[in-house]
Amino acid sequence: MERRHLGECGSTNTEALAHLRDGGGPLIVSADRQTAGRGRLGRAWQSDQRGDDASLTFSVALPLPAGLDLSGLSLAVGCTVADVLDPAGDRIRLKWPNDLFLDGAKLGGILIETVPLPGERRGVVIGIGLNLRPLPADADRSAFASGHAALQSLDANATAATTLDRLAPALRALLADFEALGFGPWQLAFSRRDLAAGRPVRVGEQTGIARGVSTSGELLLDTDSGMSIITAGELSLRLEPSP
Ligand SMILES: O=C(O)CCCC[C@@H]1SC[C@@H]2NC(=O)N[C@@H]21
Repeated sequence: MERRHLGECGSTNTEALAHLRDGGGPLIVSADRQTAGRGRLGRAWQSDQRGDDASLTFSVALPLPAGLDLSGLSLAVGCTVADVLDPAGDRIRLKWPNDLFLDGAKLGGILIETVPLPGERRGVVIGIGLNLRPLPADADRSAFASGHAALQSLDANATAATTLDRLAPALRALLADFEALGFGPWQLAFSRRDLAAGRPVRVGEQTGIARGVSTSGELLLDTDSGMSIITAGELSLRLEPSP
């Protein structure tokens, strides 16, 4: 897959979407710095600006068949990233639908965006942001609502380049498998790293016990009024009323 590295850009997802709109093929675009990185639900993605190797930000761009069901793709991507970075499987957990946690704090996130393409194709962009370097002890952590974990706590030698080199082939293989098989084969893998499983959680107005995900990657929430199947939303592991 073609790779492009930028010193600075607004968002690697924006670059990848523009590439697909312009008729481009599969591409991985990474950047040292993003000036307008974005996360899910319209939030900004704050990556560490202390220079190279403080964080890794990149996007995978791929034209796919328009009819392909993308349900569960962010979970399958999370499983793949976690398996590459933590093959022993005991440190990185996944919080439905798109967060990576290391030792209980947020290590990174995944943002999937799509763009209609001519013919029977749809452009799919998978954006991934990972913290590499731990924050200094006196850093202001208020911007990190889910805490801040860094990959170098797991692998002291992790750099942006080496981490991307490890992830790129695994993500390429995942996308080929996902195109052929959908999310089903990752349901078990997700359950092994599911941060919320068996815990009381809130999603929007609903509270209950998280019971894993369906074969399409929907969250199964055991509520007082029965099992609720949730396709999208923000999962909170705390039960205080939402702000
Ligand atoms: O946690 C989230 O809400 C998802 C964060 C995704 C951040 C990555 S960084 C690379 C790519 N470019 C962006 O603007 N966002 C994604």
